[in-house]
Amino acid sequence: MFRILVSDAINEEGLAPLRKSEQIEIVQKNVSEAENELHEFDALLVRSATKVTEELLSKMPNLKIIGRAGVGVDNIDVEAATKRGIVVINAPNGNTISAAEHTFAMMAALVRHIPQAHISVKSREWNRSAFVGMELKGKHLGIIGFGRIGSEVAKRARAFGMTVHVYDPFLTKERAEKLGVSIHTLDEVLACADIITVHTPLTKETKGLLGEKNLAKTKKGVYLINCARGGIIDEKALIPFLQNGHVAGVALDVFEQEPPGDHPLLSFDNVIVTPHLGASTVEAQLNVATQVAEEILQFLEGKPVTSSINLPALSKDVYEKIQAFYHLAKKMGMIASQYMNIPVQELSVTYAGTVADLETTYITRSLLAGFLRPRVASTVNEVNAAMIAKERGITYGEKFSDETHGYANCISLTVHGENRTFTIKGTHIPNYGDRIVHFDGFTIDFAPEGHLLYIQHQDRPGMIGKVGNVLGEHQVNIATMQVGRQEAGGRAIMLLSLDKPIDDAVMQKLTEIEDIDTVKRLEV
Ligand SMILES: NC(=O)C1=CN([C@@H]2O[C@H](COP(=O)(O)OP(=O)(O)OC[C@H]3O[C@@H](n4cnc5c(N)ncnc54)[C@H](O)[C@@H]3O)[C@@H](O)[C@H]2O)C=CC1
Ligand SMILES: O=C(O)CCC(=O)C(=O)O
Repeated sequence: MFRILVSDAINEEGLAPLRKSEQIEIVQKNVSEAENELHEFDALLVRSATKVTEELLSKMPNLKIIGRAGVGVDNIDVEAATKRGIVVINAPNGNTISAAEHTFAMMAALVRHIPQAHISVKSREWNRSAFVGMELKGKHLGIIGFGRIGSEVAKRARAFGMTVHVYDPFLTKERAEKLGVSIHTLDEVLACADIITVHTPLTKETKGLLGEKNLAKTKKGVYLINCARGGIIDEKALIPFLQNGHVAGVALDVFEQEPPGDHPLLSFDNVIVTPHLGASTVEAQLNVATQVAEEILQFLEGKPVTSSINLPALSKDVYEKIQAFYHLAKKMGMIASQYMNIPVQELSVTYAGTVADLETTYITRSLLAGFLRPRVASTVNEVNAAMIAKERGITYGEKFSDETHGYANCISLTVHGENRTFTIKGTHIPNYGDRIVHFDGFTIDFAPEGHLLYIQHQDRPGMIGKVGNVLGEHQVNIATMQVGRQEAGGRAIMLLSLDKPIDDAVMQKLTEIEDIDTVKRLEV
């Protein structure tokens, strides 16, 4: 008999798959009401209200699976759950349509001033001339982030007669063509769009993406929408653009702080807002509850789950054999993804030496998860990496070879982009650690750890000193440095590991050094 604690308001119809099983008892109580029986539960089913903290997990020693009836798992300490071997699952597609429809509702409300007109009529006014709007037909819609929700918004925009312009650095030409949209640079989208809507995850790259500099590149009279995550549009930077009329109006479903309290943006008549309602429909809530209930049932019956967002349940024995390569492969994937920050169609992994005899499927999935991690909104791991790669049109394959380059084992990854191919090779040396031994045509030897800095330059005397000076002037300590070159006086590279990440100003200074061609930050 399995006991499931349902601690938030989950759609009752969605629980049907679990109720049908005679092996399952459902208890509907919040965590404090269930305080004395927490240790008995095998599964926990939540929405966003229950905070699944390390402390709560420590009181649930029998817990095997946590189901989030929704997409975002911000309320779950996934790392703590993973450490405890608890599988965390969610419902990645269940609210896509609702979020896309909400975005569209916000767009229509924004350009036709519906919330403002509603308040006016309710105040017993009849002021038709104050609310003259704009048609959507014939307008240019800029979509930043073209994943599940962005692509659904595009379909609806086309039905309204809008022209859609997409910016998504990870979108391949093939997928864009399939979805009937054209890919543009961010600057092109900013310059041509009458309305801009953002649908990216909140990452280091997208935080403040629409900040002062990029807002200044938008058309005068532009409308902006954020139904993704607070902070993608910089709230503070937006204020002067609303004050001087450059931005005609803004629709926000999400905020940097939720609830936003007495935020200055709320005083603008042309800023319309909803309290994070993107997924709040009967259908989305039924979808996400059903999806998660079915997955929990599968899991408790000992079958594999398809939407787990943390580690797969590997046997201890297999895990012990593969874990060193599992971590090396993940780091190689992360480095390759950041280095090749362009659309990619194919990853090809080759195993040689001792690693070739192990369960390479798990290692490849780990590499794939590392590769996708800098590119997708939801948490990606070995369980869901293959599914996400397929969704993004990225294929991957494994090969085996005898070529170990003199090491006991060697993993080689070749990434095929639109006009470019990149190869990285790594090895794991017991009692020494992971080493990258080949990088984009160069033989090299560095540990894939922490804040890495890649510099490609011409092989000239004094280059190391010049780089060292810039970093020193900015109080950045170099932990290790490796250099490689193809021939004296030719193309050369440096790979440095730094004690702290460097900011854009330091990157700019490094780029300005004569004979330096490329500078890239690589975080592992
Ligand atoms: N308001 C609400 O209630 C809801 C909000 N969301 C949020 O909506 C957002 C999008 O969700 P999905 O479409 O499901 O995610 P997704 O992972 O399917 O799509 C995200 C897209 O953003 C792109 N991207 C990543 N970094 C980028 C960058 N620097 N510049 C431009 N594009 C970039 C990715 O390539 C990907 O195509 C997420 O932030 C999610 O949390 C999701 C559901 C409901
Ligand atoms: O569950 C909700 O209502 C929030 C949905 C959301 O923002 C997400 O899934 O990322």
